[in-house]
Amino acid sequence: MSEQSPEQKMDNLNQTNVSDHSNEKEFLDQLRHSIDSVDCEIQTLINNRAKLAQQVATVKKEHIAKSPTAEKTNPIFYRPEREAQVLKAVMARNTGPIADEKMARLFREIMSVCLDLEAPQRIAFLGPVGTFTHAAALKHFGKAADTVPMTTITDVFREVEAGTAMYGVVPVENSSEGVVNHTLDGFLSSTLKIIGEVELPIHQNFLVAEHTKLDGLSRIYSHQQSLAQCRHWLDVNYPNVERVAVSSNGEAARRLKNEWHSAAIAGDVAAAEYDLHKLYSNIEDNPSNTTRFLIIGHEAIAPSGQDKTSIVVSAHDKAGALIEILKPLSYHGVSMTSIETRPERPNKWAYVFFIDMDGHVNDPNVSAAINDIRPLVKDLRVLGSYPKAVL
Ligand SMILES: C=C(O[C@@H]1C=C(C(=O)O)C=C[C@H]1O)C(=O)O
Repeated sequence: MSEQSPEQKMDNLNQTNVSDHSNEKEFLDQLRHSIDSVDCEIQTLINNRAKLAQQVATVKKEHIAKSPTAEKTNPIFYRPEREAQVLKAVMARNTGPIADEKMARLFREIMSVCLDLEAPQRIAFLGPVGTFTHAAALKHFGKAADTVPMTTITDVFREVEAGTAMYGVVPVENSSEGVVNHTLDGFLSSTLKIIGEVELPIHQNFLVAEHTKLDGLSRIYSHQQSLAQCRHWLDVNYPNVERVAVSSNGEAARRLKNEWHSAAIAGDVAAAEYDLHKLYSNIEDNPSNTTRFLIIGHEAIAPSGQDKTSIVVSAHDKAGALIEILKPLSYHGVSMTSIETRPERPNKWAYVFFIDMDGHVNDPNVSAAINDIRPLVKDLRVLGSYPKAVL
């Protein structure tokens, strides 16, 4: 008899009904045997994929070696536009029963280990460990990346500028709290580019440690913003327990180690990092609360097919300046997705605008709009074109 294909084997099993088997254990054994053989195939295929990624790495290294000496730099292994395309293709061809996004997350991790084989990636993020920025870094780069906590947003910029970290992850806006000024200001004193974005739904957990005495709770730690996001839930469930604001959710989780009478509010990464128990999940008052993070780096990113471009412009101090800046976008049919204003320091009463638009700077309409804005402003810098968040 000829060897059956994996699809035929699956069909046979799916057609078998539990009730056909007088012996349930026998059927379970058979299913587990089939799972084992599928696992073998998956493992071989993942290793085949990893070998291909290693070959890609060799080509990248050879390309640099062949280029004229003046252009010799370290090869760039991480390709965000390609990763975005891979993840979108996974979701587009997915037929289930695994949900599109869950399948893409599995591939996210496979790509993360493939990239790590090509070259380990050191990623600086606004720490400490267990914060939502840490979760964003892992969501974007996968768990094989070497994520390194930094104390401030400025430190993340510095670490990437110095080349100690290849990329950085910083929060830029929260759907209920607004923009993170430190991050926008970071771009005014840095030449780093935006090379990607991550969106993270903010889900808060009520965390306790194994040694916590639940009937003796006297303190709930969290970052001030997280306490605010769970205010209603806390008023209903723990109206008489003191709420203590600390520097981050990660720090809140860390404190439970030595205290039996305290609980913390933090996300999943903090729970896992400090081995805490989620007594209640999703306790945030607004379940659609989302934070957006930016990935910063040195390189310009090629188009992925679904991109965003961010620019910063320094406007002339005159009436109607902003209207003039926005006209070329509408003229060239470029859709603006956000605009933020920041003071242009050290000049008093002068402002810069951070503008995000749909499209890549290589798209003719985007580049035409930017070229038309240039003569209207004191200064214009393209912060980067990068793939829109996929997951
Ligand atoms: C394999 C490559 O290198 C990296 C790994 C990728 C992958 O595992 O699919 C994709 C893009 C790069 O971040 C590549 O450039 O294609």
